Amino acid sequence: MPTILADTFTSSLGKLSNAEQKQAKLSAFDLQADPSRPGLQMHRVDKSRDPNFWSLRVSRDLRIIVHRSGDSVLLAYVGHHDDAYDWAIRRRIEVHPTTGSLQIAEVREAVVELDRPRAAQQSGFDFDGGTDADVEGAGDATSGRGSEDDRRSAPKSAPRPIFVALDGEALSSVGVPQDWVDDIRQASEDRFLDLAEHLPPEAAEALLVYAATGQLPPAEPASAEAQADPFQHPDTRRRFRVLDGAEELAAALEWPFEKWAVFLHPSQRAVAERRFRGPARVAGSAGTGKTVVALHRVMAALRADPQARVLLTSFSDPLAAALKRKLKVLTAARPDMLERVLVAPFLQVAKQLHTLATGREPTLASNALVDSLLRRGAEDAGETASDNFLRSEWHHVVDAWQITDVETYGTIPRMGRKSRLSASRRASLWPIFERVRTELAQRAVMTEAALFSAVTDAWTNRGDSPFDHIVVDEAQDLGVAELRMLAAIAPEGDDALFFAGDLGQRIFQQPFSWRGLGVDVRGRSSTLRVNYRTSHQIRRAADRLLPQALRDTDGLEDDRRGVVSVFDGVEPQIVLAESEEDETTAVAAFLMAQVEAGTAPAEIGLFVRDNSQRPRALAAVAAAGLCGAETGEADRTGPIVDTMHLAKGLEFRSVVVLGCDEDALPSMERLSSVSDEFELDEVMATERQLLYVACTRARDYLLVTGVSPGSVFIEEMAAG
Ligand SMILES: Nc1ncnc2c1ncn2[C@@H]1O[C@H](COP(=O)(O)OP(=O)(O)OP(=O)(O)O)[C@@H](O)[C@H]1O
Repeated sequence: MPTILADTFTSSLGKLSNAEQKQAKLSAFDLQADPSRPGLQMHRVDKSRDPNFWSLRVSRDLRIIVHRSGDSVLLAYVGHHDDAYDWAIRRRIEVHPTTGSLQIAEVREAVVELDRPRAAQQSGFDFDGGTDADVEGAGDATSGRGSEDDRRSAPKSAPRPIFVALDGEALSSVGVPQDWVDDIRQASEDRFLDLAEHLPPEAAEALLVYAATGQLPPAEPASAEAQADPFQHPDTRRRFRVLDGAEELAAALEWPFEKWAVFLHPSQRAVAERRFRGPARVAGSAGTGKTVVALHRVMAALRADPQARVLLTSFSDPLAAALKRKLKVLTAARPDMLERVLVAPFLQVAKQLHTLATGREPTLASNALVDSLLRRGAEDAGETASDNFLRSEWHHVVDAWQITDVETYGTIPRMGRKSRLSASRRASLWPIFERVRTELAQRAVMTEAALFSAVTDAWTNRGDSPFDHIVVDEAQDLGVAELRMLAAIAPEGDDALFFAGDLGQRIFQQPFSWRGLGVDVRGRSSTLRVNYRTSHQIRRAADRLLPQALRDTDGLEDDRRGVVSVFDGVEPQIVLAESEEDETTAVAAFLMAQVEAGTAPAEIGLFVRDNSQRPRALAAVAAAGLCGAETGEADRTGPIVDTMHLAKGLEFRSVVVLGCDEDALPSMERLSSVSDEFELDEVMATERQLLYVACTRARDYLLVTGVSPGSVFIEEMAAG
């Protein structure tokens, strides 16, 4: 008899204590082994509108809610006695008559009945049943966010129904259950966010898109397979997984918090499983699950070919370490698969391949050495350009493109610049760069770009490739030399190169043409639009920092509109303080309120623009009676305090971005070094993107602070 796992079971399991989880899992395994075993105590949930709900006794107080129909057993929910029954009474599991997907639908009548005592205290029916308790009463006078009670009792502006133009058929086409149609047609925007929590996610997402854009997303026609079998429907597969045996069940329940490992959004699954005949990429704003797709693509490649060797790579050690941790979750049932994947940052890949090709380990030049050679060269040449200019020219042009002579120096376009450096300027600069190259060679050391180039040269036209598939995460921060290397080591054939990235989060590298390097993802690019990490409110505020559409150097447009979050929260808070001391007081008050409301200190991240502001963050942490830690610190119990550049790859329940002063963000040091309009645009874009990256690490709570008048970006965020 097949066992089916619902995502609601996984989420509810994750809310139990470790001991309870163990008991619940044992009962689930027993049930899977033999659902008709006499020892299993099962009772039909009589009060449920769905006759197929049964409760399975786990212990005196714990119950698993099982849905039995046909010859299958579906694990639907687990919880304490009353909670579990309450859950089953409110729901039914059925095939939606229009979409054909299998849904766990909330029964409107039951929701109203069960919520009546609570709703009676308020004016009219409040759709927020409060069962999920996702939004805690963390708002108080000190946090300044306004509590849930405040939100409920605040006078609402004249409610304007937002879905009246949609008839029952249109609502049904996106999966709205029949009994909710009237409520939705009458819902105002405010009320809809509460209401959405009661709808199947595909319906809530489609209506949120409609609320934001005035258009329902086009319904994907179900395949013949999905029409014949609701379990093949993409919307069914995002919440139910048919399990093959005890091992699969054990693996699926091992990490109940990691729901992404088992349940994918249809748009994620489509990209994770698609076959691409050339380089492909997945885009999407922060938190839309690009990394999750990258990881599932690795798994798809490993499954499809038992011999396949895969490279999963990104730009830093911490990112690679995080990818490896997640891949371990996915390979829990098949640890042997992990052995066929190299998970490493670009640089380590290059070092390994260089050693393989030459038999020698490369020695890298330090940044300090390069800087000192540049400075000395400039002094000797009587050059007056700033250190920043020389460093940027070396790093982004001469070294990145591995230019070896002044003629080639003239042919390399400095990306996006309206004007090139004049021939005479290049001629006067070239001896400085040439000297750096010579001195590095004399010392037998290489820059990172030189190492990438050496590997590129070694593998170009070699005819073999160390990997069958290459998957790159955070691809927006690939540099020229790195991309060249990846293209050179990629094999011929399908699914050779896959990139996950967001142009809006580019914070390290300058843009350049991928096509120019032979990596053309046009026609093989998909965009994810469901944000799993960040509440509606935080996402909306962060989105205001970036344009609605971004275009890369090859003209590929990244349309950022129509993104929805899967959960609702509280508005982010923005504080412009009179002084640094006042900022410290405000941040400390926020931290204390968070901890008091139940947020573990380790679930909080504080980010500043640069190290000089770190003491400000540490002062606030200390004033809140906490102890700050750095990214990557093992066994930390306190909040992370770090720079915004190190925020990538992290996520927290609560985030504070502080020190957003007028002269700190954008960075004055960077602004003062710009030499033309392009560089100015580039600095402004990447500084804005940096703030976007930091803010979008937050799941539920976000505080952004600075000393008045504050960063220009704060104004943009606040202008909602
Ligand atoms: N299908 C899913 N089900 C549940 N959670 C998911 C799903 N997909 C992604 N998530 C969760 O959403 C969060 C963001 O996912 P992920 O890191 O893959 O997004 P991203 O697009 O790579 O973000 P960023 O651009 O900020 O790096 C993670 O906590 C992840 O576990």
